[in-house]
Amino acid sequence: MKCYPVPRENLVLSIDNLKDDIPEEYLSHKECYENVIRKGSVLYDIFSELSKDRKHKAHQAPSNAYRISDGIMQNVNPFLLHFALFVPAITNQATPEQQAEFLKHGFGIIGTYAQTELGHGTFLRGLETTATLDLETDEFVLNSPTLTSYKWWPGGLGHTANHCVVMAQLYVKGKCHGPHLFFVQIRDIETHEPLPGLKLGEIGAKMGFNTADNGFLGFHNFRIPRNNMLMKNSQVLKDGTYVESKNEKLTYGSMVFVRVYLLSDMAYMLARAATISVRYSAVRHQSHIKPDEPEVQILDFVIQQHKLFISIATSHAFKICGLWLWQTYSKVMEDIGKGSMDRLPELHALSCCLKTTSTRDAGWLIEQCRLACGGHGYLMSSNLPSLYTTATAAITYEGESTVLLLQTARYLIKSWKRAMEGESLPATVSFLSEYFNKRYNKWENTPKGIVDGLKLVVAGVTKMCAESIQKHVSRGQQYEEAWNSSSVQLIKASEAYSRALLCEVFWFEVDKVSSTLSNNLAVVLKQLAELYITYWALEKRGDLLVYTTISKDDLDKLQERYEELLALIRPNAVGLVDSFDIRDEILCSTLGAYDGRVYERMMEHALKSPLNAETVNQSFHKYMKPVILKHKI
Ligand SMILES: CCCCCCCCCC/C=C\CCCC(=O)SCCNC(=O)CCNC(=O)[C@H](O)C(C)(C)COP(=O)(O)OP(=O)(O)OC[C@H]1O[C@@H](n2cnc3c(N)ncnc32)[C@H](O)[C@@H]1OP(=O)(O)O
Ligand SMILES: Cc1cc2nc3c(=O)[nH]c(=O)nc-3n(C[C@H](O)[C@H](O)[C@H](O)COP(=O)(O)OP(=O)(O)OC[C@H]3O[C@@H](n4cnc5c(N)ncnc54)[C@H](O)[C@@H]3O)c2cc1C
Repeated sequence: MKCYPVPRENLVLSIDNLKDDIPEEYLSHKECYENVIRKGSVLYDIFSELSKDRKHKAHQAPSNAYRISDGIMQNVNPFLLHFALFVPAITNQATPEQQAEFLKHGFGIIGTYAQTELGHGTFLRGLETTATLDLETDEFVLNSPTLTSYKWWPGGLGHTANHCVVMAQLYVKGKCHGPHLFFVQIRDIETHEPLPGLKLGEIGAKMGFNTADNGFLGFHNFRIPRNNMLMKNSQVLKDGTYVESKNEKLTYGSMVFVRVYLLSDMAYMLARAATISVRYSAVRHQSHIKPDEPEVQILDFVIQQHKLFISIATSHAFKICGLWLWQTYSKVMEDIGKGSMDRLPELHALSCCLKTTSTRDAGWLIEQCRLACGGHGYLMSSNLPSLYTTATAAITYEGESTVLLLQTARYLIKSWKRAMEGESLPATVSFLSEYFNKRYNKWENTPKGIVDGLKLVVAGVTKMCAESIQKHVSRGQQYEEAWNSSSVQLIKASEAYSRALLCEVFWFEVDKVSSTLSNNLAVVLKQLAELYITYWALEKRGDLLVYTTISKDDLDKLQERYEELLALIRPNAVGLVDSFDIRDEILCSTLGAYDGRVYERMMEHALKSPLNAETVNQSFHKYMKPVILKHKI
């Protein structure tokens, strides 16, 4: 058995079998998949060794091993769901005995997480796949009663995975107990053929993520042992007794894990886009600033700095907030292990809004980085289009953004009501009590003043939502209808909450560690944090004018400070993206390579196009020539 020491980038990147002779964009849909399986199998082997070394635990802080594959695959790794959801679901939701049983083959099995169906992705209580207990045979019988009940979207499900964790409605003695998770083998380990009673396949080409092998799965009287229900939180005993969970939402726990992870993931996606676009903007000379001087680096245009420096700052914001959220997640998981669920609603609310904001921001900021590179940003060889389609998928998967923001809004409204009743609130929402009791300060043009102002916006909008719901109820609507009628404002409250959290955590975490850093590093990090906070104060000036005592003069001074910060960061911009330390082989970009040989790399890449293998393509003689000659005057 090959034995890999803990992979270093050099080791992994030196493996010939991981290099592409032909750029992926020139392969067919099928060749693309086969190519990533080739590379993914090498990495799977390495990561399997790595995971054994690290005694893989469910709650593993974001690791860099995953980043290496991110670069080498260039597209999505079809084995990703095995590590991202399949193994964490088992270690998070199965008993220790079940974990030993289900994972006894170690990395000899490849899994995915099959929850979404053709007809339902968001509303999990509406999932149609059924798991019905057969008392006589001590088995569950899985069925897909309708076309819309087919599992649809799970990554790796089409042709890669041989096992999955399936979410299905649990039926015992005719009673439905809601969605539960089940460990299911779907393919023969040796032959990889689908097991009898299953219909399996891939769902077809997508906007991106085209190597993720997202698939469909239908069950027809498919039997699994009763013990294959993940029974850490709820159980079905041999006699059919159902033992319910202390909190039915623990079944949704695997999604919280990935939502928390995604903040760090988006930090990394943005770091790549910022590296590419800032380095390119330092190489690209275009137009003049002073008419009598040579063409300038486009990075000297202040508007170019405005487009790009927010991405550098945001990547750091997501990295720092991602670690803060990870610590919160780990603490809550520890509490749950000790039987306390108190902070689960707070963790759910935080993970929902921060996952949404980080994925949405990564999307539009990567697009802004692409547009800032002009036409060359539109080339696949820049890698910006792929970064965009990969990042924006996350706005939808792992919880569609609107739906998750409404979950956070639910928590804000509940917290507001508790504040009105004089209850003490968790630190992450205690500002609601301050606001309710009119304990807040006049506007200050400082980072702390801005953070306090953004919190006032959250409190003001939340109060407005609560009053809107109350108004609709008093006019005769049911609460749920009144909620729906107020949902535009509820989304605004969650968005504002998420922004205030990001600004607060970023600023205070940087402030907290700055004394431990070299003066230069502390200065630059604080400039990035202040740039981030000031950028969003200016973006949200309307809300600040409504809910705080900020003046027009304050806003003018903030605009001036923002432009000062752009000028201060400009000399360090290239150094800042270099400090993301993303190697060319992982950056995969003709525009962002460390040596700055943009034009030579663009030409080298263009010549790899199969169309350039000959000077005249056969279609000329086959199709064009007859038409041209026919119409030649
Ligand atoms: C090596 C590691 C690598 C890691 C790599 C990271 C990157 C990975 C990339 C992977 C790529 C793709 C993977 C994509 C995978 C998927 O997409 S899996 C499918 C994702 N699907 C969803 O997220 C579904 C979203 N829908 C839901 O979660 C629920 O339907 C919803 C919460 C919207 C509603 O659930 P209901 O049961 O209807 O609940 P409500 O009636 O609304 O009540 C809400 C109350 O329940 C509490 N709640 C809800 N969810 C949770 C939760 N997850 N945890 C805890 N509590 C929860 C909520 O607080 C409310 O409580 P209250 O009643 O107010 O007290
Ligand atoms: C690239 C990719 C990979 C994926 N991988 C997996 C995977 O590995 N495993 C898996 O199980 N799933 C996976 N999914 C599926 C994903 O989790 C779902 O697409 C997602 O949960 C959204 O559900 P949906 O597609 O049914 O959209 P819907 O929920 O139907 O949303 C459609 C629209 O309806 C709105 N809407 C829905 N409910 C409400 C509401 N209550 N209030 C207001 N508006 C509402 C939404 O905001 C949205 O605008 C993946 C999806 C993608 C794109």
